[in-house]
Amino acid sequence: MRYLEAYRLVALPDRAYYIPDFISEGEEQSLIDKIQTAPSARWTALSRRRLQSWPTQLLQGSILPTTDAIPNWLAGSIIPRTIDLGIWSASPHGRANHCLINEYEPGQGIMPHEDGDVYYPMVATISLNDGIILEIYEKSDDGKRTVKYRIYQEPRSLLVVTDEMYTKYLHGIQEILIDKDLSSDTVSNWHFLSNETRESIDMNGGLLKRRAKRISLTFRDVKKVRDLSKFLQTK
Ligand SMILES: O=C(O)CCC(=O)C(=O)O
Ligand SMILES: [Fe+2]
Repeated sequence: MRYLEAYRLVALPDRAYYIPDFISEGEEQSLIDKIQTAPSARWTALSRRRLQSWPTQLLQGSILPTTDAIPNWLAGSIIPRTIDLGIWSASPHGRANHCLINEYEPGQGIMPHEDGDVYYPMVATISLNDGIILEIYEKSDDGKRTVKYRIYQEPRSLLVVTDEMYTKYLHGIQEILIDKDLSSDTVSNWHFLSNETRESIDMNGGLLKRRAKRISLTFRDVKKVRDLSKFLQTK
């Protein structure tokens, strides 16, 4: 945990961590190639993004119906490194057993939501190909959504969200092409961003254009696992 503490986002409620360059450019490219060449049946198309679920989709939205591991091409080098960070030490299976891959074209996003208690309250997100602003909202009874914090997820970074940041807040990605008003005051992980990213945002007056598709790998530990391979065709 000592290594992880150096990357804590102290401006945020407990707890979130942001590690830039968690994977190499070579790893990033090989993941992108594998994801893009997956059989089309692997993709679930939603109106504003598409996704893949590994090792398979959850049954009734809550049960992982297989004890198969996430395949090696996807998790082989990443999961051991997240275990080394200590983030799964108290989770039911001691590691992530599920990975959701989201793909967003420029201008696509995801509505404010919470990931919920199907999972141990920990999500580890790797970003590929382009960066994106993740927005954090306070839950409110009147349904009003005010952005409380913003995190810029650069390609190849790892974002870890747990505890109250996981349970008490909503997160989402706006369906816009340009993010505005980005600065050290408004971006919670500003000081971890590369010089290049910060300079280009500053030079553009706090604006950031989405240029390319952004892919996220979200690793989680699903609490309920059943081996239903005898009954279900899960592959
Ligand atoms: O793409 C992301 O970084 C967020 C995805 C997300 O919130 C989810 O899959 O639940
Ligand atoms: Fe989410």
